[in-house]
Formats: sequence, C-alpha cells, structure tokens
Amino acid sequence: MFGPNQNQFIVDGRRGFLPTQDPLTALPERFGVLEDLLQRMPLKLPDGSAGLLGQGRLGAAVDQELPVYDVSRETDPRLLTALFRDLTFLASAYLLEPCDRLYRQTGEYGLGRNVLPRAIAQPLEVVAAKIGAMPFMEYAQSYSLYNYRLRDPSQGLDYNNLDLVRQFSGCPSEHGFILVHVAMVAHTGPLVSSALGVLQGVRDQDRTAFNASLELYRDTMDKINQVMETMWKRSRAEDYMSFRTFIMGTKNQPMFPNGITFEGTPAQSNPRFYRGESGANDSIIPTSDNLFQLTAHMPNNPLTQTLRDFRNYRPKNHHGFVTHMENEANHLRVRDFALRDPQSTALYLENLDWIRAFRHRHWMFTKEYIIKYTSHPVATGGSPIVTWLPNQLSTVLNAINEVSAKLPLSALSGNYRQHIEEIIGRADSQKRVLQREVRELQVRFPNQERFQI
Ligand code: HEM
Repeated sequence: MFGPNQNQFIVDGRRGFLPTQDPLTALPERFGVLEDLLQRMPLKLPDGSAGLLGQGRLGAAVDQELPVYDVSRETDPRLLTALFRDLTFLASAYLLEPCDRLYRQTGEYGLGRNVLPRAIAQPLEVVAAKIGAMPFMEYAQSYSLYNYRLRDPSQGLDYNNLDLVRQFSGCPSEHGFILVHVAMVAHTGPLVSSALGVLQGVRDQDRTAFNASLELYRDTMDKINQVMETMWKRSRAEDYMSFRTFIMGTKNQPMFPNGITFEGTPAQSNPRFYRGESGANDSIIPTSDNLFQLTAHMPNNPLTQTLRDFRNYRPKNHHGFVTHMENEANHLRVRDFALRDPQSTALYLENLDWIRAFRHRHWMFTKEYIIKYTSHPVATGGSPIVTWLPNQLSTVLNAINEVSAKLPLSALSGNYRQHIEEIIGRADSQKRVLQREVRELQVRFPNQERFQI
C-alpha cells in the first residue's frame, strides 16, 4: 500500500487508482436541497423531459434554492469526497450554463458566469481543503472515478455493471464516455503492483523478477487498451460536443478571460484559474511515462510544462505515487537496466508500444470527437488542441526508435522477433503520418504552441 491516509484514493495492488471504497451515491438527508438540484440538473431527465440545464434555469434555481451549508464539522472521507463531487458538478453547471446554451444555438461559447455564488463557493472551498484538492471539478474525485455506482453490488466493476451517479447531459454517450474511463481504471491493480515489481527487480538486480513484472505490466496495458477501444461504440463521436462544454476549465479558456471569483470566501477578490476535467489527470499514462523514463525524454518546451502542471490535478496519493515512480525509475535507471539484456529490452519495447497504442488511439479520438466538429483551440484541460497530444505521442515514437536501435534482433526467436519488428516499423510510419497531420492542422489552428516532432 502506498501513502495511507484519510483520502478515499489510496493506490494499491487491489484497487489500483480507483477509490478504496465504491463512491457514496446519494447525499444524506441534511443535504437534501443539493441532492434534489443535482437530480433535476441534466439537460435531459430520465423521463425524457428537459431538466434545469435543458430549460436554462439552473443558475436561477441555485440562486433561489441552495442554502449555504456549513460543512466545517464533516469528517467522513467518503461523504467529503461525495460532497466534493457534487459541489464541483453544480459549480461547473452554474459557470458554464450560458456557454452551453450559446454553443447549442451558434457553435460559439461566448462568456461563462464569472462569479461562483456563496452557496457553492463556501462549502466547496472547505471540502476541497479537507480532501486536499483544488476547488474545481477534476477527473478522479468528481467527474469520472468518483462517479460510478454498481448496478448489482454483488458483481464486479465490469462496464455492464456500471451506472453514473451524476451527469450533465443525461444522454447515453455521456454515460459511455465517463464509464469507459472507470472500466479501464478497474484494471489498474496489477498495473500498480507490476510497476512496483519492475522497480524492485532493478533494486535486487533480479533479471527474472524484472522481466516477469514487465510482462505483467504489458499484459495489463493490453487489457486497458482493449477496454479503451470500446469507446467508439459506447460513446458516439457526434454526441461528444453536446456534453463536453460542462467539463471545460477556467484556465487558458476564452470563456473566462478574467478567471472566476468565489463569493464569500477569504480570497474572494483573487481571480481563480483552474484546468478543466481531463483524462490527462488519469494516472495510467503518467505512471507509465515515469516508470519507463519517458518523462525524462520529453522535449524541454511549454507543452511539456503543461504535462507537469496536469500532474497537480489529482488525488494526493495518485500524485505521490506518480512522483515516486519518476524519482525511483530515474534513480535506479530502469531503462539502462532493461537495455543490458535483449529479452528485457524487447519487453521494455513492448511496453512502450502499449503506451504508443494508447496515445495513438487517443489522438484518433481527439480528431474524430473534437477537431472534426469545432475550431475551438483549447481542450477541456486547457491544453492547445492540435499540438499538446502530439508532443507526447512523438516522444514515445522517438523512444521506440532509439531503444530498438540498441536491440540485437538476432537474439530473439522467430515469431517474437517478427512481432518486435512490427512494433518498430509501425512507430516509424506513424511518426511520418503524425508529422504531416500536425503540419496540416497548424494551418487551421495557427496560434498553437509549436514544437519539433
Ligand atoms: C472520446 C474519447 C476521448 C477524447 C475526445 C479525449 C480527449 C482528450 C484531449 C483533448 C486531451 C488533451 C488534454 C486536455 O484536456 O487539455 C486529453 C488528454 C488525455 N486523455 Fe483523453 N480523451 C478521450 C478519452 C480518454 C480515455 C478513455 C482516457 C483513459 C484514461 C483518456 C486519457 C487521457 C490522457 C492520459 C491524456 C493525456 C495524454 C498525454 O499525456 O499524452 N482519454 N484527452
């Protein structure tokens, strides 16, 4: 177990990056008005009628109905995380409701509300401080990993047994989008244990144990990628823009040129700028980047600084684990240890290939779900839409190229050698395609931060 404390997110070989207990799905009665507003909030309600967002009445309903809850005496970590989830959902709906309405009429976002009212701001600030989060919607503790319920509690965390707790839109594609993330993260127990095993293998200079952990990491990444592939059918590309507005942040976003203020809080006059909800706050890829020392090979540019900034938007223990991976892998020189043996080098390459597969599929998602439909230049997390993801994808492609140059292919046997050759060839051709795509997209999105692939 890594970093035990009161937090709902522990990081261990059992639950991986999921919360240690399944989320609290409804608030206690004393928070009845908040629960009721959230039930009435979605664009479309389960009976097909328009909810508060669908009627454009969410802001007014919050202003008229929501009391200023005193949460200062709440100590139950499960309730605190549920309150954080629920207040951040309401905050984002409140701030972005005007953008959603305008986007649906004109395709433009206009301006969001720039003041978070006291009834949301005050308890949110308190709850966020208690769980060690920024007071804004995030991937793990609100939108995604703390937003599922088990249909049948006696069954496991399979996608078909999952349902949402909170939603903005209420459409099936929103359900699929969020829960595919959860179903992927449900496989991260072995990812965490094998990552620790890789480090231990180097520490003990135990080649057999090192290779066995690399194999488990590879096989787990394979499973995670298989679940990721189901996104295409579980969340339709043409629906994504209809619920994406609500997960935008206030940092680098033209809808919030002066940030937002939190009414009735000690720092009320300070404008706040927060990154929006994004899969970039998931910990699978940062763990992989760090374990395989890819982060150390990222170019020194503003895009890589953005990658670092994203790492602050996650539960404290996720952050601690990801940082531990980076420090230990660099200290132990995982890559050098792998390169001293052909079998380890091949396994290391296979792992790089799964990171490539993840990022390549992800780049396809971004083109098909977003870039096809909008010229808005900033992604929900505040990164430039056409250059940030390629910055990292090209780092992986380059690493495959560099590592493969050091692998004596003749040391590998028949079919396995062929498999590794395919990995090398694919990375090479994807790099050329990516170079061309980014060049072309930069014409349509001229002000993106530039970089060299
Ligand atoms: C329709 C599906 C998806 C779309 C359109 C999408 C879109 C994006 C975009 C635009 C970014 C850029 C960061 C930002 O928000 O500013 C991003 C980052 C990221 N997303 Fe997604 N995403 C999708 C699904 C997923 C899934 C299922 C995962 C699984 C955990 C995921 C994990 C990530 C990661 C790890 C990053 C950072 C990538 C990197 O470090 O290179 N995404 N996503």
